[in-house]
Amino acid sequence: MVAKVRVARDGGELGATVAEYVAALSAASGERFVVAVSGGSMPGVLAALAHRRDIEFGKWEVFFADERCVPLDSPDSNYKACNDALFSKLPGIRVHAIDPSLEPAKAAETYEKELMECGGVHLALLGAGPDGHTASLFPGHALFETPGSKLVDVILDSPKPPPARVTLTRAALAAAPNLAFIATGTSKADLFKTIFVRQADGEISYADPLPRYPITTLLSRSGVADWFTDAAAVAKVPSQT
Ligand SMILES: O=C(O)[C@H](O)[C@@H](O)[C@H](O)[C@H](O)COP(=O)(O)O
Repeated sequence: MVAKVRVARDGGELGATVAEYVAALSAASGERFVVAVSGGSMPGVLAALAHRRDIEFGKWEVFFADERCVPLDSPDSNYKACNDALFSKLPGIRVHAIDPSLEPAKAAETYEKELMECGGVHLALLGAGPDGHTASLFPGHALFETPGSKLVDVILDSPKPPPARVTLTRAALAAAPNLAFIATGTSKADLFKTIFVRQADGEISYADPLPRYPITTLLSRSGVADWFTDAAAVAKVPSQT
C-alpha cells in the first residue's frame, strides 16, 4: 500500500499540480479517458484544468464518484458545481449526470449501465471527509463494510446531507488504474494525523499499522494512491519514530 503525497503551498499550486497529473494521464490514455470526479471542494480545484488547452477533453467521459439525488440545477448537485466550475467551459467533453427524475435505486442502475458501456473508470479523483469517507462510502455503513460486486450503488441514509445519493462502489473505484485523493485544510488534520507519518527525509507515507477507513482501503489497481493536499491538512502528521 503506497501513498504518493504531494503537499501544495497554496491553492494555486494545488490546482496546477492536479492539472499536470490529470493532463499526463489523459495524454497517456487511448481514445477514451474515463474520469470520476467528486463534489465538495473538488470542483474549485479542478477549475485549473480549464486553462490546459493541451488536454483533449473531446475524449473525456466524466462520471461522478458520487452524486446527490437532487435536481441538476440544485446548489447541492455535484453536477452543477462541477459544470459551473469547469465542464461548461470545455466544449466537446461528455459529462454523465445521474437522472434525478428516477427513483435513486433506478438512477444507480442506469448509471452503472452507462459506466459499463464506457469500460469503467481510468482515473478516480476522490475527496476525503474528516470521518474518512470518500465518495458516498462511509465508515460503518454497509456500502463500505460489506461491499458487493456492483459498480454503482445507492445510499439513502448518508451521514453527510443530502441523505439520498448514488455512489461508485469500492469495486468500481479499486478497479481504476489511477486513483487520487484531493483533500486539504485544517478539517482534515486530525484524520491525517492518524493515517500518515512523516519520514526522516520529509516524505509523507501511510502509517503502519494503518487505521481502516474508506480512504485508506481504496488504492488504484497498482496498489498506489496519489494524494494532493496542503500544509494545513498535514500540520499534525507525526514524524516516523
Ligand atoms: O458529494 C459529496 O459530498 C462529495 O463527493 C464527498 O464525498 C466529498 O468528496 C467529501 O465529503 C470531501 O468534501 P470536501 O472536499 O468538501 O471536504
